[in-house]
Amino acid sequence: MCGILGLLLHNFEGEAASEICEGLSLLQHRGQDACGIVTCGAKGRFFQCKANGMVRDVFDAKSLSTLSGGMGVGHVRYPTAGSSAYAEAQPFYVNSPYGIVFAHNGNLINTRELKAFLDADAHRHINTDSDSELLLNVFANNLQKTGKFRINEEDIFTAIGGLMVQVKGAYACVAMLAGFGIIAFRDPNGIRPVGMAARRRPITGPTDYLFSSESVVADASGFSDWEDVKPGEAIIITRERVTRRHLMPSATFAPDIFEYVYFARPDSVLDGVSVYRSRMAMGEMLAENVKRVLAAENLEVDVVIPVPDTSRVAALELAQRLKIPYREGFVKNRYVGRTFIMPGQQTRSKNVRKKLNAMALEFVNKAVLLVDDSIVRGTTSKEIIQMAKDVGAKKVIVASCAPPIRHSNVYGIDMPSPAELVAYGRTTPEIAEAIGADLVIFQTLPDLIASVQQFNPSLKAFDCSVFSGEYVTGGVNEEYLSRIDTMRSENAKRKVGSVVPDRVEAAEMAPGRNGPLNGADETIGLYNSWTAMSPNERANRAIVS
Ligand SMILES: O=P(O)(O)OC[C@H]1O[C@H](OP(=O)(O)OP(=O)(O)O)[C@H](O)[C@@H]1O
Ligand SMILES: NC(=O)CC[C@H](N)C(=O)O
Ligand SMILES: [Mg+2]
Repeated sequence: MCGILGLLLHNFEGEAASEICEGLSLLQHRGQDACGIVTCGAKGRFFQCKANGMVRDVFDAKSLSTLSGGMGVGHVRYPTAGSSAYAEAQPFYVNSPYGIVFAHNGNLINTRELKAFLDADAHRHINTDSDSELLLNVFANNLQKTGKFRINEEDIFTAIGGLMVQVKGAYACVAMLAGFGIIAFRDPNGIRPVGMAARRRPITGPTDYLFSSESVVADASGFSDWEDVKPGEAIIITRERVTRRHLMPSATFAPDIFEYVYFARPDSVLDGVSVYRSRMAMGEMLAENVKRVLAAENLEVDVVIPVPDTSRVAALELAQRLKIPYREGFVKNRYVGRTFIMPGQQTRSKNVRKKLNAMALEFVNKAVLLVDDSIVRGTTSKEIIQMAKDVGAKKVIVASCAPPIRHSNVYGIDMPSPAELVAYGRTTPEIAEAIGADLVIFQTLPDLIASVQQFNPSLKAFDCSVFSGEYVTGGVNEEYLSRIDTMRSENAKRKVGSVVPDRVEAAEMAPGRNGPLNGADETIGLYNSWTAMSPNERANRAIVS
């Protein structure tokens, strides 16, 4: 999952970069590997700063001051294609036609065909393994076809409409055309989120516009009138006007339900559903299931303990429903980020221990019910169950707000290989055994869907592929799944900095590390010179201009 952001200030000479940076820090939970900002100055020049690392490590006052202009695009990255190499950090830039900057959240499934098309037909050079670079080049190629000296909104809609026919998969995108404006569009199934908001100062005065993956950015920056970009819709914002068009209105709208389970911030509202409320509902629904299973097993629990952070909202609701005390038995180190989206199994496991500490007094001689939002690889559950037992828990039962995850994700979550998933090929008792729990209780899929859908009944479908194995875009078959599985594990072997390498140690992936690792076969970003600059200088350099 990545976070995308676009900002257009009414003042051409304004400083968009610092606001984009603040916005990206609010989207940090969507991607911790790399981040970047590109702004456009008054003369139509782009200024760029991007690097591996978290927002707080990549940007400082000095680097932001080099990013001139009242319009810009930002990105936080969690890689799902290619590698976590610096060269694949976004936003991406192509100079032709018109000067385009591009940020993408999602994952494409017909990259092989797109690559062949871009090579053989469009004659466009692709420099990385990133699917987002392909997407940008399809867009650029379609714009090029207009053959115009200056383009208008109609041309852009035509280009995006063509892209929506060519490209398969999940994509929520924000783009910027030099000296023209910012653009957002969303795939026809609306799998990944993106919305828009406006800010008038004073109320009737000139307007600033924002595109963002999540509404929390709008709330925190004084924007209002949040509106989701509709599936298959494109919105173009220039200083003169806002223009929008449904380019593919007929596909099934199926936002990814995992956004509500885990990815999005609780204080965001996605497609009309408060993430917070949906998590409360997940807790309520799960409580009923827990009650049934405990009665059937003739078991009692003394205390409900959430697995911080994401499960807290649901766990509290569940505890209240069951009238069992809720206790914060695990204390979270606020300086350790999300472990699931860290690269490399070793790094993830180590960081669960660094992130969570069990307070013995809440566990000693108790039958504890640990509540988590999801069990994916089982990394977190294995570690925390052991921790609970180490500090004296008598019995450890685990309840998950999501059903067992047994299928690959191909739409922007890094779960390429079912073999990595702890529920794959296992029954519920076998999962309990694998993670060391006395019992595991899962939410059912209908209950999970109801937890979200009740707040917006117009949402008739969701992407639930990781639970059901049904892929809403079509085009995902056994051959494809085994191909991405092999490709990703080959990548892991071939490249340091790739998405799933066990050998990428925490130290190597330290925040702010933005150079290639020793001996690594890593593509170097085109617009950067590694050797002459220190990491800080690199991050501080306005690169494209
Ligand atoms: O079974 P796993 O592969 O471990 O994945 C699932 C766990 O990972 C996530 O936590 P994470 O630490 O990423 O973030 P959080 O602090 O938002 O809960 C999620 O909330 C689960 O706790
Ligand atoms: N998680 C995402 O949205 C990733 C975007 C894109 N597929 C990349 O790997 O950079
Ligand atoms: Mg968690």
